[in-house]
Amino acid sequence: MKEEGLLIVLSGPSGVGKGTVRKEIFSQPDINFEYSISMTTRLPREGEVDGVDYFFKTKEEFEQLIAQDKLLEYAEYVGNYYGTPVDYVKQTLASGKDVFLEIEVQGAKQVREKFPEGLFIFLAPPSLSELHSRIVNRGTESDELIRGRMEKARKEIEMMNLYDYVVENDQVEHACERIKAIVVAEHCRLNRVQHRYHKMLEGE
Ligand SMILES: Nc1ncnc2c1ncn2[C@@H]1O[C@H](COP(=O)(O)OP(=O)(O)OP(=O)(O)O)[C@@H](O)[C@H]1O
Ligand SMILES: Nc1nc2c(ncn2[C@@H]2O[C@H](COP(=O)(O)O)[C@@H](O)[C@H]2O)c(=O)[nH]1
Repeated sequence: MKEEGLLIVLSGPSGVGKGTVRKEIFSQPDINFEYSISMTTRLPREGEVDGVDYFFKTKEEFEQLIAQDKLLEYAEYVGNYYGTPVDYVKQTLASGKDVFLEIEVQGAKQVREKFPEGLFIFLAPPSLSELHSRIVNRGTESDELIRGRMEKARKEIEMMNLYDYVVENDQVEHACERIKAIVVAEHCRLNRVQHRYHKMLEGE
């Protein structure tokens, strides 16, 4: 029997460094999980490429995807829709590969309901003032959007206890190493459980 891949969900407030940490993880040669590219109605930022950073959609296209049940989860986040393509995730997991989602907190909550066996990691900032500096210094949002994202961040941080692990993003390299170690440990745990069940079934 082919084992399903592991669904890894990295979430946390805007500006904490999810994208930076994810890109660093995927730039490493020993990584063998697949990144699920999200759909969004947000306009591309400078340098962002359709089909690489996101699949950029109109509001009408996105609402059609919702109506057709094509999204594993979706959320309206500070004025735009974001969502995860369900077929890609299910097919990739079924092929035995791990899938990595980098999504905001409402979406992670929906995934938890559908995939309780997934691995949920909350990326936390060293402090709220550091989080604010990171969003401001990124220079991609207006003052109004930054205020909206910071307000959301306070509520999102309160939800960190719903996750399996909290990883502080003090330094990108340290956060990446911690996340990789958590994934390895989770695989070891799953292998032990699966091994026990296989033995049990063989004995039947
Ligand atoms: N450990 C870190 N130390 C200092 N700066 C960091 C760190 N991690 C990320 N940053 C910087 O913080 C800013 C926000 O990072 P990033 O865009 O990756 O956050 P994000 O959580 O993906 O945000 P969003 O949810 O809005 O997409 C970037 O300018 C990035 O370079
Ligand atoms: N619920 C989902 N959230 C997602 C998805 N893809 C990205 N995101 C999160 O949205 C915010 C804003 O992203 P930005 O690119 O505009 O800065 C951020 O927290 C992303 O992690 C998704 O498919 N579903």
